Amino acid sequence: MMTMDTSENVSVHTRQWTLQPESEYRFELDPNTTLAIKLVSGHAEIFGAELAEGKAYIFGQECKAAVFTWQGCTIEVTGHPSVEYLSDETPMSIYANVHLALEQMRVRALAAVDGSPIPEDEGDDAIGIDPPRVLVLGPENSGKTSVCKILTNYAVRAGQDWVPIYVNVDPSEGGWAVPGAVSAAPITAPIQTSTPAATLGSAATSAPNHVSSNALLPLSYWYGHAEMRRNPLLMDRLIRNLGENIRDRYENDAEGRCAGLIVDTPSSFAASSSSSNDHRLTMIKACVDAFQINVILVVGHEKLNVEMQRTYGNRMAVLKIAKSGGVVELDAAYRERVHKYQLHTYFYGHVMQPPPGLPSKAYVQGGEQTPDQTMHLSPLSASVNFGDIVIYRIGEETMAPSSALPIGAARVVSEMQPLVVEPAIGGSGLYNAILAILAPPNPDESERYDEEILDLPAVGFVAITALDIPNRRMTVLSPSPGSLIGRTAIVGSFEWQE
Ligand SMILES: Nc1ncnc2c1ncn2[C@@H]1O[C@H](COP(=O)(O)OP(=O)(O)OP(=O)(O)O)[C@@H](O)[C@H]1O
Repeated sequence: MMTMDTSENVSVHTRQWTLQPESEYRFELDPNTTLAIKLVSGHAEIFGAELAEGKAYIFGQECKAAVFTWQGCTIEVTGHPSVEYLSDETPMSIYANVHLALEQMRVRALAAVDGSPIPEDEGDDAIGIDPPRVLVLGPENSGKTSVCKILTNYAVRAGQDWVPIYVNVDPSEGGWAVPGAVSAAPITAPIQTSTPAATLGSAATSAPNHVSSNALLPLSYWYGHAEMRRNPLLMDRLIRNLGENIRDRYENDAEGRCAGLIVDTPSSFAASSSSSNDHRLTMIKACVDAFQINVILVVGHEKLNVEMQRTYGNRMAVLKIAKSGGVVELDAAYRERVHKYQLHTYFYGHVMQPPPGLPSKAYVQGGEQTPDQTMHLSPLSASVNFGDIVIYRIGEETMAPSSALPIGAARVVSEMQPLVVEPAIGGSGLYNAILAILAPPNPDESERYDEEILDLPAVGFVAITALDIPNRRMTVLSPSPGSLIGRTAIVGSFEWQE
């Protein structure tokens, strides 16, 4: 371990760690600090994505992660994490075995499509010729997202050109969009880890083209809230929409289909408080149906495992896998801050400065070589008329006072009903609101239907930063220049904070 002074008199805290085979270096960062990690020798990976030797990878925004090695390695770490330690107790060999079983399913599925001989089934169970479509369930902080990343990255690295689909139905996570969205994306390159503001890597929707060479093209629907219980019916519908889109995509791509898919879920699918019980089983069923799930992985939760065995064990593989001791308990305040980082990154991009003492060039952020300010986005603030965008809220009335109703009449709003929000009415809830801008509705009027809005994917997100009621205008912050006039938007419960 060494601490040294550079010519600029900045304290540089750099030290080397030697990792034994099958062990990992775990770290946690405080706000406003960054950490750089360089692989000096050997092989290492972060949630399944390999590190290139000699490159400094940078981490920030309270990132918590681990560098794992199968064969042993030496890494050089610069910066001051709040927590750092080595551990040789990891569930990685279990995860690798799961990967091998999934890989076998892919290979058999492809052989069946190509009409070549189907390899022998090495396991005990007859696994058929279906590609793996995996649902990952587990309680809060069990490491579901990390497991999904590891399994996806191993598939991408398998050397078979698999392009698995990663599905994120955890709206508090945000995936490649903003928190409140549920999405799916084909994964062509390993998902890098550098900040919780982009747990699943950066998306093409907000980054300019020149930095998004390996960016993903996710399909997103806007749920608009962090919590599943806010509107389970809407969630159910969006899950089914995602599933339908994926089935359409695969219709003419029998080989592509063989890579399978991995579904990351919110912890509320596993929570067993009695009030949420019905909903969560309905949500699990919605996923099983929508994504034609044939493998369920339960991360570290015996009761849920037994429940899933009972419900689905006769139709598919249900497997309990160990939780990693490295998974960090994230509290509500941390999750709140991460939502803020995610929204901010969506609009402004994010450049992480390397820790003091490292040159600001020559580091890698999120898998992209980002020498200068290329991850900085310049969002636009535009003033639009109230009438230019039609804004809906799903299944919640906020505006018209009940006194406007006939005496004795109760307002009945179905959970799924899109209601127009009138910005000119006080209490519209639009000030500082995040809106999802939807894809255009069907151009063929005869194909339209009342709830079509629920089935339109989100093409981008904007924030309303000012409302001028007397002049009927609002200021809208948007990461990309396209015109908003005539667009349809949905507002949820996420707020923009500078
Ligand atoms: N082995 C590890 N070492 C260090 N940090 C880890 C490790 N595994 C996971 N983490 C971190 O712990 C946190 C929680 O993990 P993760 O997001 O995978 O859990 P989750 O079950 O998906 O969470 P949620 O409760 O949000 O659904 C994340 O910040 C993740 O990066």
